[in-house]
Amino acid sequence: MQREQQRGRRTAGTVRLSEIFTSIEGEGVFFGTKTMFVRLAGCPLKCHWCDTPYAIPMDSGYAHTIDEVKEMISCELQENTYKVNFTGGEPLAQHEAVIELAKFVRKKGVKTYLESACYDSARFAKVLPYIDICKIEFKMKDARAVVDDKYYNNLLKNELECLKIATEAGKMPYIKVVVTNSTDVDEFSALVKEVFRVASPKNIAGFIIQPSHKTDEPVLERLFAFYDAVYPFYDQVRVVPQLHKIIGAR
Ligand SMILES: Nc1nc2[nH]cc(C(=O)O)c2c(=O)[nH]1
Ligand code: SF4
Ligand SMILES: [Mg+2]
Repeated sequence: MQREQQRGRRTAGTVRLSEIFTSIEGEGVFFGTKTMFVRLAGCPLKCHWCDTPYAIPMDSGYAHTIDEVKEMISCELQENTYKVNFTGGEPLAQHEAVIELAKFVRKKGVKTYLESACYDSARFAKVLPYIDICKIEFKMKDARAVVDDKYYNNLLKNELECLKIATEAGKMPYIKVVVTNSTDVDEFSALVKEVFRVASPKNIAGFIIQPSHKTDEPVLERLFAFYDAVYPFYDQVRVVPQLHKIIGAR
């Protein structure tokens, strides 16, 4: 099929893919591991600091059949790959495709990982049984992921529900929050209280504070303020920048 014809199509049994590549995991508690990234195209959110804006439009990337993507994964798979990271865009926007592809990856003996903004807890619950390692991301208001407070409250509700679902399933998720110099410390502290109301520290694998990169970067004093808000609840909190940006990897 011609590339131009594939653009804009999103039909059952197909997946819109932005890119597949292997790199060093640059985020979260598994940073430094050789990882294959399967970037699905399309995201319903619009974080102003998004580092993959090309994957936000729902009609970005190209449509492929699931079998084509399985073949691409097989070709891309390098030895000693620690995990396959389903990212985006937003992988839950195509959750059925992620389930099929995650099953396939597991059959190859490689771990599956979900890099989601957790905007839809019902979809998250459907995908989770096929995911070995998961991260629960919380967006602060200054990310401007959604248009107004009504949508923000709904997003937060879904994120907290995903955290509950993942911990109750014994998945030992870790938490990640991207902060900028404009992130409100009181809002962050209130979020931390909510997080530890839902999850016990013994049921999470980490709490990552990720400083924004090249956009309104937080100064050290601000990072201390975020760190200090988490530490009394969870002393395994870490401030971890994006490693791939530092080493110049994809
Ligand atoms: N190296 C590398 N690590 C990553 N971790 C999460 C990524 C993402 O775009 O979701 C990403 C990415 O794009 N590259
Ligand atoms: S949720 Fe992720 S992919 Fe979507 S806009 Fe935000 S950073 Fe970009
Ligand atoms: Mg990303």
